[in-house]
Amino acid sequence: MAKVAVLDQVAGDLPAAKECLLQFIPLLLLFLLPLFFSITWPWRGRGRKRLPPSPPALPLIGHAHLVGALPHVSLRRLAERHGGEDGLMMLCLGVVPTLVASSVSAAQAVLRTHDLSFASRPQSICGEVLLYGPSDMAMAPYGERWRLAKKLATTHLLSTKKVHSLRAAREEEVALVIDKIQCAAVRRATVDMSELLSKFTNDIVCHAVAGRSFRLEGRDRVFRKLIDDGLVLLSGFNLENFYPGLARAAGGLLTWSVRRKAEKIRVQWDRFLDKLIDEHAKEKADGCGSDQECDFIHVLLSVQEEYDLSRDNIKAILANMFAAGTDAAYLTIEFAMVELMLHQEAMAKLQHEVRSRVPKREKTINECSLIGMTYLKAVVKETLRLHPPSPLLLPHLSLEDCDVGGFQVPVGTTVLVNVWAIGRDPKLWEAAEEFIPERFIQNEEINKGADFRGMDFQFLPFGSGRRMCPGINFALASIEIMLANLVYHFDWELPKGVDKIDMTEVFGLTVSRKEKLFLIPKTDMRYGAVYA
Ligand code: HEM
Repeated sequence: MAKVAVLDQVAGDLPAAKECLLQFIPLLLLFLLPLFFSITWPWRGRGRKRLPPSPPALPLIGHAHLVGALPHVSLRRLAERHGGEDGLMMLCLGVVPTLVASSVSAAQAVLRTHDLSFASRPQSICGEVLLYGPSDMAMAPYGERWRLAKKLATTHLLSTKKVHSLRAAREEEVALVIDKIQCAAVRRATVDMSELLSKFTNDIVCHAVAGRSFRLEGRDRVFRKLIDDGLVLLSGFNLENFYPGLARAAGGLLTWSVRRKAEKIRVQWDRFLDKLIDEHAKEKADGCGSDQECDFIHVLLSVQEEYDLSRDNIKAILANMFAAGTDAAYLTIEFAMVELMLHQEAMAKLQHEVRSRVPKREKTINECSLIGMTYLKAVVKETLRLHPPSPLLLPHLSLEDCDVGGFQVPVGTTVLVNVWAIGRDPKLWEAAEEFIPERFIQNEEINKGADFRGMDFQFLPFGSGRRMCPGINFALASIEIMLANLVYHFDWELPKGVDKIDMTEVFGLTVSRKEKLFLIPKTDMRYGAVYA
């Protein structure tokens, strides 16, 4: 299987090329073995300086064969068996030295104590092609360009003030979703919640970025596919990530298929983003309002000189916003609904909180009503503890040799922080595998002791430190308003004949459930009757 998957990457869709490569594999191995030892030799030499503990490795492959289809799960298992007591473990994935941090102290060492040393990102061909250099925020190496992009995002695009100014757009999109569900409820139809929620978060992002939803132009499907295809290429565990030097050798011959796919997507992105930027540049000539009233493209054009942004820089930042803004938020709402369906007492408690605080027959709950909804916030936190959308964060990269807890971590080491494992560590959390939102509530208030804003290293769904997610407020605003409306207006049932929800996961840049979530909405006449 692994051989076929790697061949697929190398040879793409050409059967003849695959056949040819199969014949050359023994020859290739003969060539690769000395290369492998020469590449990994410096790293092994440094082993004398006490690297973090590792499982036994195979030549050429290192520990890559130990990482399964769900890396966060297999890395937890490996760390339990082979990692140090302090939660540090060193792997060699292909030829790439990889530090895995699976405890509070290890996460703190990497993301706080040595934040600057680990503030970069590993580079990839797909990142280079799809993210213009990369000159974006999420995948760009640490440096001045990244610093400026992050400052721009936190002060202009994703600030609390800006997120607040997008309130009307969020409420408008929520009303559309509730309308759709209401139509299904009248027909007693089953709703594809995965599709509905992913469109919702995508429409919110499009509204924020471009001032409108592409649904209105019928372009939302094409656009969504573009994002999905790009994310598949960018998501981590593949041939190029395990053998980066080799992938670039011989003029990138071995990765030409992946590069070709990335370039095809990039052409479509270019066409799409250039059109949007051109339209906005024209509108700008007519005068757009202040920062707070404008969509992200207008804001980027207005600070273009101040931040020395090329058109490619703007496109890279926009690509980040579209991609990062859609998936994680939608997955959180979906996982929250799944957990609430599996824990009906929690669903009843949430419905009671929302329905008792909002006047009956409200068309949509607005954001002011969410203030003081402690249980709602606890449900969102508990969902993010059990199902962080990026269970290993995004990979970090060490910029220099670094001493972490008495171990030597060499420059150029990829770093994965297993926040999924930390969030389920029974030493840190009582009944760690159970969905118990109450754990975040103390004296009827949301427990400040376990916050997810990067200060509490046992709970890091958004990361911490320099590379932390800048989109927290943006994401929470969409998640909370949508979830509150879903449980206020409707009671929910599983489709007839379905008595359980499949929790099998799929790993990519984010982790999602393999199966879609289908639910049947029922209008509670006391609350949702306004539509009936
Ligand atoms: C529930 C929703 C979300 C979760 C759980 C989440 C989580 C994360 C995580 C774990 C990282 C990587 C942190 C690291 O590597 O240390 C990240 C980075 C990032 N996120 Fe989010 N995110 C969410 C929503 C958003 C939204 C809505 C946006 C923008 C609209 C966004 C934009 C970004 C960007 C630009 C980065 C890269 C930051 C950097 O490398 O400096 N995220 N996010």
